[in-house]
Amino acid sequence: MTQWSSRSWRDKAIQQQPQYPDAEHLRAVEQQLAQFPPLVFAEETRALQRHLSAVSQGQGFLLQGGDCAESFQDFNAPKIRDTFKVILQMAIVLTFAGSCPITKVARMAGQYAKPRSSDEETIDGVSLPSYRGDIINQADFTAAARQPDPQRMIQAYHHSAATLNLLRAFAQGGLANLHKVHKWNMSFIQANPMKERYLQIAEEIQSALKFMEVLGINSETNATIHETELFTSHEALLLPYEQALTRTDTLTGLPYDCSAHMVWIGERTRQLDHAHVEFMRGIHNPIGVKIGPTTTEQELLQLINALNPENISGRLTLITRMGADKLAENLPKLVRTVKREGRHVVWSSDPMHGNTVKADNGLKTRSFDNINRELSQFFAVHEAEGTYPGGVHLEMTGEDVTECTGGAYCISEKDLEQRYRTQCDPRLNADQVLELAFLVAESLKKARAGKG
Ligand SMILES: O=C[C@H](O)[C@H](O)COP(=O)(O)O
Ligand SMILES: C=C(OP(=O)(O)O)C(=O)O
Ligand SMILES: [Mn+2]
Repeated sequence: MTQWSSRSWRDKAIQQQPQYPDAEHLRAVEQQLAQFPPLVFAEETRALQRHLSAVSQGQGFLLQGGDCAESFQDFNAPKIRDTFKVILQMAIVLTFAGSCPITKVARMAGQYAKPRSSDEETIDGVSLPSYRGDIINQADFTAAARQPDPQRMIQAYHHSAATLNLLRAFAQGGLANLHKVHKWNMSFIQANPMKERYLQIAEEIQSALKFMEVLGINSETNATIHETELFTSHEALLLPYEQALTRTDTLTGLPYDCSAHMVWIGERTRQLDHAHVEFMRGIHNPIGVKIGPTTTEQELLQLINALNPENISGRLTLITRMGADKLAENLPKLVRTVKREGRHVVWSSDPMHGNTVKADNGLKTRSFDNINRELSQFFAVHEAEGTYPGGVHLEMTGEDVTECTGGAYCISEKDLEQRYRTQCDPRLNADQVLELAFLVAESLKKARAGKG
């Protein structure tokens, strides 16, 4: 294998990159970014890796979620706060059900680059380059907006820094106080056939909090009640940006991609001998890789060997995204192979990307039932194979959007147009994702029965 450097990916074939019209401008931006302070500290990413190591051994659960694509325009405190809050609410439900720590990783503060199925979009006979995320171009359907502009990397850096700053403030400054988070958004319950079950769990959590209060464990005496730990993540797609934020850690002398705590490789860019695998193999962050329905056992083992040759526990999360109709058939052989070879991984389920369909009105959507079905099958496969279902990876928002169909309020395809705001893929709204958290909690409880 050739020597790794933060720029060795440049000698490989690469997918899903923009064609910047001005190479000089690109170089100037890369140089500028390389001088900027890192967004995260390497020691934080090592803390996340320790949590993920525990998860891979069945001692925790990973909750990863956020927008499909963050947006420069839709950049404000309430939006960040609402997604933060709903992630926390889900984490409480899962902690309680699983009696285990939940590692929270947001798709926030850097989730700006999008791989696309097609390089071009055609509307009424006019073809323009596809929108590839705000770090690359703009979503508006005009030639000027779709032109990739390297300057947007600088904007993405500043937006990420400000988002991360607010997330850190929320996590440590009191918004994460368990007693406050517990003021539930329970509106989804009213219309739900499982209302009684949900209310029972909510009440149990309430009494556990009261019990702790009586013992003197409250937010003044105990930091874990007052504060939380939230990590950030995004797809490491735009490699000039990721390279520029890759720094040598002064404590260990090792390279870390300091654009986020965790980064992952998408389904479309995980070719073994291509640039993204090359870049990711050399950074020391915990990393993820998306695993689609056509992945073979051999392909998966080669990826694991390339990305985690030393079999470090917590280093690699395999995020399966196969589709509700394909997972039961395609996942078992992969799980068996990884188990047989004794490779340490976190198995996480992304039930979103294999279940995208086009509604009659042309909008991309996903049904709550298919999302839930893929998740149930994910848990069932791991139960059958004697392996551990370690996490979920969701596209979600704290906002009241209408992008995915179904859920307690039975959002129909007709309803989608009411509040369809996503920059790219359809997200679960706050009600839908909390409802899903309760369903995942039931499966997690079963999977963890007997574990300490
Ligand atoms: O978020 C993931 C991808 O960018 C997205 O699913 C691609 O969507 P497309 O098929 O509309 O290009
Ligand atoms: C692009 C994404 O997913 P995938 O690579 O699995 O299609 C994503 O997570 O937004
Ligand atoms: Mn997506």
